[in-house]
Amino acid sequence: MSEKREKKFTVSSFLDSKEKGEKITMLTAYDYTTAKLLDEAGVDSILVGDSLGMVMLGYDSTLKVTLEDVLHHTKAVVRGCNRAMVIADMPYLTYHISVEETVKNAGRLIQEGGAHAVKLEGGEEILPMVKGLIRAQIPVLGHLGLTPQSVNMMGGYKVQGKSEESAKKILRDAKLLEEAGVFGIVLECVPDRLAEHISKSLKIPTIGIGAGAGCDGQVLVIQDMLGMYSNLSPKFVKRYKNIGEEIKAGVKEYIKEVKAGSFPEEQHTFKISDDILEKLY
Ligand SMILES: Nc1nc(=O)c2c([nH]1)NC[C@@H]1CN(c3ccc(C(=O)N[C@@H](CCC(=O)O)C(=O)O)cc3)CN21
Ligand SMILES: CC(C)C(=O)C(=O)O
Ligand SMILES: [Mg+2]
Repeated sequence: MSEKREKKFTVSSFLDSKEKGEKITMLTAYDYTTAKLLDEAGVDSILVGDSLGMVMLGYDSTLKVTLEDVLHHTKAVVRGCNRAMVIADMPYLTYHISVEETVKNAGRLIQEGGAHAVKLEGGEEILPMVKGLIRAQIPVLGHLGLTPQSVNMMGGYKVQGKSEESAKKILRDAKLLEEAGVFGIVLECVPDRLAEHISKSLKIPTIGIGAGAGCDGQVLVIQDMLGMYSNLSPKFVKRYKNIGEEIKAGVKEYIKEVKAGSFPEEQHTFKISDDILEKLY
């Protein structure tokens, strides 16, 4: 019951946290069970990232992820959350065509999915969409630096903002997004001192992933930090646990016991009375 009364983390908590100098914690989750664990552990916000295409669906990029995919996983995550704020990633091509389509698509993530906010990759190019969403009362989280939906344009998952030109563009985009009214910006794979400078130049918080300790918060993909997904091993991932090995060890033990006939034991079985059994013979 006491958990029910805990103050929810909202859009205004993002700004309050930055003002108080309290770091914001964010992790991805794609299902009810995981979301409930993260919420109970006290994470501030949960991102239903389009990285679900890679870790949940086995694609080799995020480009194949659809609005229906994110909607499906968002519904599950929202059911598992009590305090955490749920942010849904807008998939590739759901906010690139027109403001009208963008608002309709984001509106479904909010109205049908129950997300509290959406995240879009990009700066100046997508400003009209960002402004359209905010006009429609949909809170927006920005995402700059390494934007995985641009993998084909970037020529791979590479650190962004190392040159003067690209560092200036990221800073300018961050300021444009802030002016447009986003409540925060994810900075992915940018040099730490650039991310720190951007964070100090903004009133809204930055959430870093591979962007150093100068950001106002941090985000990681849950399967990466728990050691469950090994197709990628970006430098920014810290493995807090090795759940992948734990799962394999548990499954191997189960296989061994079933093969040996040592599972199930008495305590795992149900009984029938002798007289009823007699009637079957
Ligand atoms: N499981 C998972 N975790 C993620 O963090 C993630 C996804 N999936 N899918 C979408 C994108 C892809 N991401 C990636 C993938 C690889 C690198 C990577 O290997 N980067 C190099 C940088 C090389 C350089 O430019 O110096 C690295 O060494 O970390 C970074 C981000 C982040 N996102
Ligand atoms: C890594 C985060 C920022 C993301 O966009 C995702 O998980 O899709
Ligand atoms: Mg994403």
